[in-house]
Amino acid sequence: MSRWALPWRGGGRQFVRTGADGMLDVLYPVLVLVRGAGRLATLAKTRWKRTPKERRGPALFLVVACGLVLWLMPYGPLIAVASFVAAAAWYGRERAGEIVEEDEGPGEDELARLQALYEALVPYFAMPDDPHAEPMYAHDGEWGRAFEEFEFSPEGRLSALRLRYPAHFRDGEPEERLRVEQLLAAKSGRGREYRFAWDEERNRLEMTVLAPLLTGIHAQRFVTAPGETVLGFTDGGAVRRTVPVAVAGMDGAVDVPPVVWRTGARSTEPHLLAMGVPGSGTSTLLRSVALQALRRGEVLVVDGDGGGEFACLAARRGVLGVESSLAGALASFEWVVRETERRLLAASRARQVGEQVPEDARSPLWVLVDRPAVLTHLARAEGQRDPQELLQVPLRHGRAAGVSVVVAEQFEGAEDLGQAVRAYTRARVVLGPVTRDQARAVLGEAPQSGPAADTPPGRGFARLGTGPVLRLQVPATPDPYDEAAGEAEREAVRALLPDRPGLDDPDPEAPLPTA
Ligand SMILES: Nc1ncnc2c1ncn2[C@@H]1O[C@H](COP(=O)(O)OP(=O)(O)OP(=O)(O)O)[C@@H](O)[C@H]1O
Repeated sequence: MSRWALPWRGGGRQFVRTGADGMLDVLYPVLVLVRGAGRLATLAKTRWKRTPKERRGPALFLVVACGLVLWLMPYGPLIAVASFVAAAAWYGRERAGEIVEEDEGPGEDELARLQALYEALVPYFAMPDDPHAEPMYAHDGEWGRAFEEFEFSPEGRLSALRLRYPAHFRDGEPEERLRVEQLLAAKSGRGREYRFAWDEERNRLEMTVLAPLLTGIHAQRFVTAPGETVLGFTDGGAVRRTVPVAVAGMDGAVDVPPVVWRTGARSTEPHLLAMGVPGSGTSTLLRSVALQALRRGEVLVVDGDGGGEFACLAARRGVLGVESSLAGALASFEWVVRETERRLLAASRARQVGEQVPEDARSPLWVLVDRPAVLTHLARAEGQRDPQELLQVPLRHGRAAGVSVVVAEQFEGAEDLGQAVRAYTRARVVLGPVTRDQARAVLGEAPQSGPAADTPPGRGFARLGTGPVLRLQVPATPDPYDEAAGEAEREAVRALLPDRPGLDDPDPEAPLPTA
């Protein structure tokens, strides 16, 4: 029996399955339409929920008016039905899961978050004795009156928001803006970086959560043209270019958007000033610039801090000196002044006789100065000449002579920065957890994003001339003698260091390497 029963039962199941499949095939268009109609209904419900109460009346009136016009039009009802079927078919199609998720609307928890955020904004945007019957921001108001668009991350945190604000809000005043931005950032979740875009013409504020910048990029040979230096890496849409780089923990080269600083005769910002808080990575930035500069030019380092962070560069090919004493800094800068003048003279003579400027008068010369304020302070105490005075010549005339000056200083030494340094360093970098005011003081414009929490070393902003303020992550370029730094990063720096003539020369007795 059982031997017969099984084939019969199997055959029956097969028959039922085939029948059901056939039915499903026939009913498939209907199912799609039903599913689509359901999704359209959800969409309409969500839109309705999001529409502020005061706009619901006009919206309803518009819908009814359109319906009436369609009804009165020749073939109007037919067109309406056809459009509805087409829309239902489109929304009900397969793979529309994402659309459904997107349109499902906010859940209870998300609605509560939006309402809490709205209420927190009321003291900032509400006007006492507002004459409107239903003010945009009021203690008994709903978030739908002010929030136009929003997005939540899969973890349920707000990741984008566009809100309206009343015309009386003083959006032209940075302090007022900052208060609102700080509140939004705090309420939307700390530990993330936000970008705020104020549309003063339309009274709209857009907040977006920024993806963290890559921190795993270490020193390496970046793909750049002569005269280009990679200061670090920024957000995708902020610059038009990408460069392939090796990133720790990722296979193969990754294309990332760089902040490229151009120096040379045609550069409008031939000198750079980097400011930061202690430990923010300004010395690391100088080391990164030095390693790139040594590919095509010569470098002179003056380390006012005297911490020995540039010792790895001493006696390397292309390094003219690494000075950390006041006497050494003065002697070096005096040489730089003479060298700048020599180059200018050589270039001018060559041009007068219609010849090309000789190579030794235009090859890039980099003067990297870490913490000049310390040297200035020392010079004042010892009654000596301020070394920063000597920097005036390369800063003023360096562009035509192929001399670039890079200065790194901490905020506490800002007051001691010379006038020429302030005036001629048009490429600016600010690193570390700085306030918007500090960033604006350095960059000339406050960054659109902020306030950053848990700023990693080497993170900050860059601005080249009058260009936009860009977020910046400097590549990890540790001192190879710093045992606290990662071995891989130190090794990457070691690999880029030029040889030490006389010290690293191959042993003449050693056998020649085979091909
Ligand atoms: N871009 C970066 N990526 C990874 N680590 C960094 C980066 N920049 C700096 N660091 C690390 O942070 C620490 C401080 O860096 P650095 O010495 O450059 O800071 P600083 O601003 O010059 O401060 P200070 O003058 O007080 O030393 C070092 O351990 C360094 O390796």
